[in-house]
Amino acid sequence: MSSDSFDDLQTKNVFLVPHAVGRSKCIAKIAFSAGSTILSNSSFADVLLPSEKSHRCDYCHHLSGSDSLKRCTGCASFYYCDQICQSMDWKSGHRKICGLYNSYTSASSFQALEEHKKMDALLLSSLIAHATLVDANERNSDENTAFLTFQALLPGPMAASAPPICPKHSFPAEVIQELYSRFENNNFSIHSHFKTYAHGIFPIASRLFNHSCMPNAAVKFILVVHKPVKLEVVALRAISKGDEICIPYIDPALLQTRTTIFDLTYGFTCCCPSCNVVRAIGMIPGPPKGQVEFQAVCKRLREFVEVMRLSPFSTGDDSLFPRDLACVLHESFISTLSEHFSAASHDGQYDVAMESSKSLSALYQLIYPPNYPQIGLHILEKAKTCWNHLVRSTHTMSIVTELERSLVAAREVFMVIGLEGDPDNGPVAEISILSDAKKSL
Ligand SMILES: C[S@@+](CC[C@H](N)C(=O)[O-])C[C@H]1O[C@@H](n2cnc3c(N)ncnc32)[C@H](O)[C@@H]1O
Repeated sequence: MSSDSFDDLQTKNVFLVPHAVGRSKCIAKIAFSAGSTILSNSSFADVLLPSEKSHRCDYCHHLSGSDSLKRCTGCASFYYCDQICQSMDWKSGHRKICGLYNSYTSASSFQALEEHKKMDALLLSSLIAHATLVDANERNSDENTAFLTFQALLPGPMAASAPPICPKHSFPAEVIQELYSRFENNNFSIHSHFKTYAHGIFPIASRLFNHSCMPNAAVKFILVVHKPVKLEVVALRAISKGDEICIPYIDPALLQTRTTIFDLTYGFTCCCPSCNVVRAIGMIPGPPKGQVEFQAVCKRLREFVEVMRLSPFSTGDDSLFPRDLACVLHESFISTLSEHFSAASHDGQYDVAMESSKSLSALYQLIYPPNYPQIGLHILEKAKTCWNHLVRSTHTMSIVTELERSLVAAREVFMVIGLEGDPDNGPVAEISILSDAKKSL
């Protein structure tokens, strides 16, 4: 079986066809409604960020107090929910790492690496440990297909040399280098409630999905005790049979820096409608320095978005984007608006916070696809601002109405994305808590 064959990667949902420059692209075989799961793929290898170590199980990523996790008695550096997770991790690769881990991580060759390279080194170690244990005789096993698929992924544009790795193995140095050359443009940041906590390898998802800055799908992660973390690709909106399915590799709001990231990290030029508009606009001016001028631009932005039928960034028609609004695409415009909103919300300046929130929502509507998580996260922040104002100072019907509206709108976005990440404390849980609390008003 060749892992590079399109047929092997066909599922009942999708198939691959050639892409002009990116080898292949993923096409919907059936129609998907918003919120449906297109692909579900278990992690082949993953590694927790150093800040998460001892807080999460190294096998299933369950978040737990360090007191309740059990340390591996061999290396004392890996933590597990219980014996089930420990035994699963042992079989899937830890036994190749355990005895060598502490001398490996304390060696000067590892210590001298930059932080991101340390993560790469640990992930590469985990990949090799797991691959070593994949039974080569089981040619048709899912694990073997996953490993062969990873080996056959497109290499990234930079040829950085592979970092030192932990497990003893029989792979030739060229193979290790080949595997490492797939890291930058294929690996995933694993997140819970949209905050990265680990890095991982999900070969089938990597092989299938290209990037778009106006994606029709997005990636989320499912955590189940005693199971490896699962990546799911979810439709953000209705997708018709025959449509290309794309996910965002990076936050589409990086309107200025994304071209360089695609070029250096992924080795392609993005030709999505959003990038075509940004290219047509050319030089993006900085936002006005004066408060009055900044507010005037915000007002213009809100007026434009209110009457806009479809975002020019989703149609690619740059003639519909007023050039006097070009400065809203400057990355410092979003950060300034977010800071205005957070500061006003924190200081209890309700009206000011709501003004900034309206402008931020308008900007998100312009640059993000519908149901993009950042849209929901902001609406939830707005709901919290309403709630804080109601309990701390003024209680008016208009604020209660705004709170209700925001909770409904935030819930709509997160219903599409569905449950993800840690079972507790996420946006969905926060929406429920606020909805319940609202009843006591
Ligand atoms: C995760 S892989 C995606 C699968 C890839 N198309 C393949 O055939 O293996 C990432 C690589 O795909 C290519 N790619 C992804 N999105 C692209 C796009 N929008 N345009 C051109 N190439 C793209 C780039 O070479 C990138 O480094």
